Amino acid sequence: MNQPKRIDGRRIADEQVAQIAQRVAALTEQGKRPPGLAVVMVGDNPASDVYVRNKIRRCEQAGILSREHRLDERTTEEDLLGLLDSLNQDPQIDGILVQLPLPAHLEEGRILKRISPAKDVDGFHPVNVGLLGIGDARALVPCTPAGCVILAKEVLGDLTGKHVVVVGRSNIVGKPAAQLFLAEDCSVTLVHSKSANGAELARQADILVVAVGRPQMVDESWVKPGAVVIDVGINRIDTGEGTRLVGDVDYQRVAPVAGAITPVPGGVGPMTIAGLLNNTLTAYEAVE
Ligand SMILES: NC(=O)C1=CN([C@@H]2O[C@H](COP(=O)(O)OP(=O)(O)OC[C@H]3O[C@@H](n4cnc5c(N)ncnc54)[C@H](OP(=O)(O)O)[C@@H]3O)[C@@H](O)[C@H]2O)C=CC1
Ligand SMILES: Nc1nc(=O)c2c([nH]1)NC[C@@H]1CN(c3ccc(C(=O)N[C@@H](CCC(=O)O)C(=O)O)cc3)C=[N+]21
Repeated sequence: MNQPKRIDGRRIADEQVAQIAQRVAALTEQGKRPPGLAVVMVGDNPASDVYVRNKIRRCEQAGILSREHRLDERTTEEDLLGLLDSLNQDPQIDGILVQLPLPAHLEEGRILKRISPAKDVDGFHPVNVGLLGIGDARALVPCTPAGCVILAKEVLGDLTGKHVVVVGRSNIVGKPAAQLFLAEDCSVTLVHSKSANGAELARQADILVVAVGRPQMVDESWVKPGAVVIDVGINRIDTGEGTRLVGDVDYQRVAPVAGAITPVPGGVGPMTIAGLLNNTLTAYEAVE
């Protein structure tokens, strides 16, 4: 196989956004309204700022209307739920995303449930989680795990029979990643903080997906030679002279062993945003 080691998520995301832009242009040329995405942020979160900035830029590139709702840190649950009700009713808005994590006084479960499943472009509503679990094609699928599958396919093509080890079992990355790889006919192992032998399990992976939120935790002792390594982590670390983004994988140590590996930045992150635009267009197409 003559594949470059570094999987270029930014290039693949660029291609996807260009395709979405063409589809949106075809709609607006027919005089139809553009798809619309609303992002709701409560309080200031520097880590989320980058994401929201990139999302707005990408929406512009794709011709998708984007609206930002920045609410005060002390916003009440009642006010936030009221905003979601009005966005659920808004005919210009096809996708709603509530930026996580939320301040502690807001109950995440109650808030995510209030988003209409048809506009839930994160795929976090229990209805979409359930549809994904039973393999129903109508599910809006979480963007980051969907990006992981696309990147793995970019390297390996068909994934049938591959052993995937997912490190991390969060509702937003690990668990839906496991479901999506299962739907690709992979065998899936989940590793988490209570696993007795995480590195040993990980070394059995053909595809290793890492989403733990611990900077550079995974080193070469977790990786079978030739494995495809997908690093979901986005961690800002202090280098002494400023800060820098690193993944949950130690790229320098793992790259020589891996068959292919995603960088941070420029790997999974851009794919998440492309997935979000894709879900917004899918939600639009279901109503228009
Ligand atoms: N690229 C992108 O677009 C996105 C990136 N991210 C990034 O991905 C990372 C993970 O995010 P998220 O899933 O939300 O994180 P969470 O904190 O919600 O979950 C972390 C998971 O890692 C597990 N874990 C923690 N320590 C270990 C360990 N030593 N060994 C094995 N498993 C461990 C936890 O296990 P347990 O359940 O037992 O506690 C938990 O399941 C973060 O860096 C985040 O910034 C997140 C979303 C999108
Ligand atoms: N409801 C909700 N849905 C999310 O999907 C969600 C969320 N909340 N909260 C925060 C996390 C994190 N996340 C990122 C997405 C893209 C980049 C991204 O674009 N990264 C680029 C640029 C990074 C940079 O330059 O700083 C890259 O990795 O190359 C980063 C992080 C989505 N999340």
